[in-house]
Amino acid sequence: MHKKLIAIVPAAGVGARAQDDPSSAILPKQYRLLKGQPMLRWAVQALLADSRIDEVRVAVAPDDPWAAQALAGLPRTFWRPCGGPTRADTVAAALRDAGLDADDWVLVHDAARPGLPASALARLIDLCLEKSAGGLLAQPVADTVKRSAGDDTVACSVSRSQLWLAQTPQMFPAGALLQALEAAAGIAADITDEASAMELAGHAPHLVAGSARNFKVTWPEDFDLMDRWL
Ligand SMILES: Nc1ccn([C@@H]2O[C@H](COP(=O)(O)OP(=O)(O)OP(=O)(O)O)[C@@H](O)[C@H]2O)c(=O)n1
Ligand SMILES: C[C@](O)(CO)[C@H](O)COP(=O)(O)O
Repeated sequence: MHKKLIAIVPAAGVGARAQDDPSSAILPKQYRLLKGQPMLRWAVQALLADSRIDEVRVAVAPDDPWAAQALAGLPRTFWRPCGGPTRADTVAAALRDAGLDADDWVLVHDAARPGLPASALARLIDLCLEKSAGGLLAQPVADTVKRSAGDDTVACSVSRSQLWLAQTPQMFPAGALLQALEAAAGIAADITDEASAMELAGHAPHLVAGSARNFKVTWPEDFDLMDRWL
């Protein structure tokens, strides 16, 4: 039987770190324009480039007035006002809303990563389908890593030999992912990506080579850099 492959794009954040002036109310970062179109639209288009993805479900804040226009005309794309207080809450709500079978595949991708190359996306899907196991895009740490003493001094250096920086998409079976997110919420674990929830549930997600272009637009200066990449 055909297992569906659904993409979920959590897009209910406010982008506080991306604001030049955090005290002023401005457009959430996923709706700011890059090369003339909203960042969210770029992120969804990057996913639509792979025809194996059956549909893209975008989870926005309950009172979001921007999604309809930002996503207008995109094929296989739906948006739902099911965003929650944290990214993990948003993803869990979108999963429940999607009504998937437990062994359908779900691929979660940040709205804040509009530079996802088609080749990296294909690598992740290929690996997960081939191994029938979950995984995520990630990059090996390239710099020397320091742990601070809690102030502006170094406590120690940390070996980077097995350290990776997690990106998205992250791809898992829908049932196992929802179970893992709900279990993590039950113990108030600090879950910043899907893989963290799966790890907590005892799984070992596969690391798949990501891309520098797939960086997360987080700080004010990131917009200019992403604009150049796109
Ligand atoms: N309650 C939340 C918080 C975040 N996100 C989404 O999760 C992705 C990655 O989060 P991040 O880059 O941290 O975005 P923000 O939370 O918006 O940024 P900040 O932490 O600077 O406010 C983004 O697509 C963001 O919209 C979400 O759907 N629901
Ligand atoms: C999911 C993620 O993009 C992987 O690097 C990241 O954890 C999101 O974290 P944030 O704290 O919401 O920026």
